[in-house]
Order: sequence, then C-alpha cells, then structure tokens
Amino acid sequence: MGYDTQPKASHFVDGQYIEDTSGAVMEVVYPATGAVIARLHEATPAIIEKAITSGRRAQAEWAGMMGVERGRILRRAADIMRERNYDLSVLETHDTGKPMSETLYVDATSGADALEYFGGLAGSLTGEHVPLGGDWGYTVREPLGLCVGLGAWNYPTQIACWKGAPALACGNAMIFKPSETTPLCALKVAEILHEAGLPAGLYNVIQGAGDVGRALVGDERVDKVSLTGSVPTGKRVYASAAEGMKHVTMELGGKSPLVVFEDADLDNAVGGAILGNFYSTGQVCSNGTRVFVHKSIKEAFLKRLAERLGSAKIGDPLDETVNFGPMVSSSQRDIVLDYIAKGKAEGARLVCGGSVIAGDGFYIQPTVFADVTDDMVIAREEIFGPVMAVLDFEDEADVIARANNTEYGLSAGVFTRDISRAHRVIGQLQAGSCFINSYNDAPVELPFGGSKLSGVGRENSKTAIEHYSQLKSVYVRMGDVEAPF
Ligand SMILES: NC(=O)c1ccc[n+]([C@@H]2O[C@H](COP(=O)([O-])OP(=O)(O)OC[C@H]3O[C@@H](n4cnc5c(N)ncnc54)[C@H](O)[C@@H]3O)[C@@H](O)[C@H]2O)c1
Ligand SMILES: O=CCc1c[nH]c2ccc(O)cc12
Repeated sequence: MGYDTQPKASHFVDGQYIEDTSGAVMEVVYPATGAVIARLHEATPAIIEKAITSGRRAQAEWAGMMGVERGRILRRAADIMRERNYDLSVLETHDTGKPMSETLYVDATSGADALEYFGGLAGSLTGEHVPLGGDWGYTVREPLGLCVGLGAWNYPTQIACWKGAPALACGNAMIFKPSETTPLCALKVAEILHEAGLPAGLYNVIQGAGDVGRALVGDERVDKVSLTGSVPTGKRVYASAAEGMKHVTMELGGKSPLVVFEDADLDNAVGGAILGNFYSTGQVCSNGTRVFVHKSIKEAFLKRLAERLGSAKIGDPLDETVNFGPMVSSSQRDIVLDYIAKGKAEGARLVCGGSVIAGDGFYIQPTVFADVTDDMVIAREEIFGPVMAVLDFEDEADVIARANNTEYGLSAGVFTRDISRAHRVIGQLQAGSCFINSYNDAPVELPFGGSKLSGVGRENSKTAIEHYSQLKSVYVRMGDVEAPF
C-alpha cells in the first residue's frame, strides 16, 4: 500500500491525528532530491496543553494495569512494525535520506526489537522483600509519570521506540517530539501503538523545534526528559530539567576513538572503520571518527580502505543496491563541508573524497584524511558526517592517553588479535559503549549510552528500566512502636 509522505495531520494526540494550522509551517525536505515532500505545523500552546493533559490523565489508569497487559500491547505493536517494515523503511528513507539497504534492516526492526524486549520485561518489574530482623520491608517499582522524549534526526523511528518502549513498559505516558528535520516516522510509531491497543493519550507525538521542546521540558507536570541530541542542547535541556528536579536521560554526541593495532585482521579493521564512519553517511552518534592506526600498518590500512571505498554505491537511496546516501539536510552538508575545508587548511592529507557531489540532493563524497594530529579541529570536534580522521600511533599506553584526551565519552573500539590486549585497552578507554573487533553494534539487550559530556543514563537493556521508574521503600513494623516520650 505504502505511506503518503504527507501525514493526515501534524500531531498525534490522545489517540488521534490533530492539527492547528496557526502553528508555524514546517517543510519536510527529501534529502536525495531537495523536494518538499510534506508540510506540517509546529505545535501551538493549545496542542502542547492537550498533549500534557491527555498524557497525565491516561497515565494514571495505565500504571494500574497489570504489567503483562501492558507488555502484550507493546509486543503486538512490535509485530505490526515488522509486518509493515517495507513501508516504514520507505518512509524512513524519505525522512532521513538513508538508503533502503540500511532502513530495511535497521530502523523499524530495531524499533520493533525495543517494543518486543520491553514488552517482555513489563510483567516482571517487581521490587524486593527485605528482611529486617523481626520487621521487614519491601520495595515497589513505580513509574515516573509523564515522560518527554526529544529526538535527533538520524534515527527517527528507532529513537521514538528506544524511548517509548521502556517508558510505556514501566507504566509511564510519553510525549515524543521528533526532530523538526525528520518529523514523519514517529507519527507512524504512534499510529501502530494505538492500533495494537494502546489507550489514547499514552504516546503523543507533537511537532516543532527547540521552542516546543523547551516548553515541554519546562512544564512542571513533566516528570522525566530523555533527549537524543547534541552536547550543547543536552546542557540546556539538563539545566532546565534540573530546575524541576526532573529525571533525565541524555544521549549526546561523541568523537570516539577506534584503535587498530598492528596484529589486527586488516580487512575486519577496515570494515569496522567503514561501518564506524560511513554508515548512515556518517550520521551516527557513536561513530569511531578518530581512527588510530599503528604506524607499521598505516599505509596498508589506507590502501585497503581506499580500495573498499571505491566500491561504495552512491546514489538514489530508494535503489536497494545503493549503500551510501545524502546528508540529511543542506545545512548539515554545509557544516561538514566546512570541516573538510578546515582539515585541508590544517594540513591533513586527503586520501579520498573531500568534495560535494554535484546535482540534486545533499550528497558529499566519503572522505578520509590521514596524518591527522590530535590538535586539529577535525580530530577534536564532532563532525556528524562522512569524514574519517586517521591518526598514527606506536605505543599502547600513549594511544590510550590520546584516545581519552577528549571531553566526549560515547564509544570506543579496538581491533587486535591479542585478546588480553583487547580487554586491557578497552578497560582503560573512557567510554560507555565499546567494541572489540567490531564497531557500532547496538542490540537492544546491551545498555547504550555515554560517559563524560556524551551523556547521562542508558537506553536499552534491563538497565533502561531504572531510568523510567523509581523505587518506593516500605518499612513494616511487626511489633509495638517504642517512642521516647
Ligand atoms: N547518543 C546518542 O544516542 C545519539 C544518537 C543520535 C544522535 N545523537 C547526537 O545528536 C546530534 C545530532 O542531532 P540533532 O542535530 O537533531 O541534535 P540537536 O541537539 O540539535 O536536537 C535534538 C532535539 O532537541 C530539540 N531541541 C533543541 N533545542 C532544545 C531546547 N532548548 N529544549 C528542548 N529541546 C530542544 C530539537 O528540536 C531536537 O528534537 C549529534 O550531536 C549526535 O551525536 C546522539
Ligand atoms: O545514532 C544513533 C544510535 C546508534 C548508535 N550506534 C548505532 C548503530 C546502528 C544503529 O542503527 C543505531 C546506532
């Protein structure tokens, strides 16, 4: 059947699509052509109010349901998402420009994994019994209340589910505000959840940019904020949430190191570096964009990398044989081109790429710089595009110190055949999500998130439950109360 890129209305609130045309117009642009594919309106104060009041009303009843009942609805939604995978993938490709060769296998499927996983956990969210001599205590795991999710533009379906699934499993309601750049996919997540039986008001999607996000975060009726976005936005949102002592999850940016030792399997290391720099046209938060390669294998690494990049198929992301698509927007493309210019000006050696691809759409060549030094801007700042910086090293202790010399701490990777070294090095790298002889795997079973400026809290895995619930402790006295007077 296929989805129209123009949704029925801009927002999905209290179980239905709603519109308020007095909100500012948001144009949705297909990154592969630059064509406007939908026109939406930003949420007005009236829409925000409706999202908050319906969310709070619905949450009270939802929290009173049995966990297995909540879980059944989430697992049904997972099944529907898998059945609609093709249509959802086409929509994700229109929203982001990511090629179908990725979206068919990663986005709705990863969202469905989260719904299935947290749906399965929902019936087992218990507290514990605590013996206290003659007395005893117990804990109850309770929902937080009304959660707000704020999304980045690189994984709109996945982010909507990674936040919504644990929130709902724990008995919360969620208002999700997608990135203003990619507003389409989260509406489908809301539709599917309600089709699966989710009561109205529990998963509301409203549109808008920073102002709408700010209004949600600042509202005293909101109990938790989960942001996926950049570090500067994270600082602002965290500070505002702190005013109301709200719970937070911050999934922010990075400049992650990938260390390739001299004994690494060369093709696997090159493959890891490709996944960690060019998948989703480099627009992945955990990317290993500082690739430290042992000096003795540097030229062999670069030669193999250039050969493999030569076979990248760049083009129409709807063609399933294409594996490298456009940047999400012209403004993001310009930011990346600026960094490429800085890399050239700072004297890094351009191994391949480095230019815009002429024609419609926001395409840039996959770009590799070698002989990059730690002080260069392209080795320090998050670029969030297809630009790999290759740096040399010779000594293990030295490369660990250099890898850690960053304010970020999202991810880190090591390629080596020496298993002791692999664990020793990973043990010393300051990052939340690490990889040995692999890069950028993000299964729902493993916690995902960063340390240092890259974030607070974790998404996915059983750990996420702790970030969407709180414990109530109850002391039970079995005898008389002994008061001093
Ligand atoms: N750690 C992760 O899991 C992860 C995943 C994907 C992307 N990211 C990061 O996201 C960034 C790219 O995404 P982006 O450009 O959409 O990020 P962004 O920080 O510009 O925006 C993120 C979201 O926050 C909203 N927002 C902006 N200002 C706000 C404010 N003051 N109050 C409330 N909401 C506000 C935006 O509208 C958007 O929905 C990169 O830095 C990337 O590393 C992190
Ligand atoms: O950027 C978003 C989250 C993420 C981090 N690593 C990966 C790998 C594959 C994905 O589909 C998403 C992510």
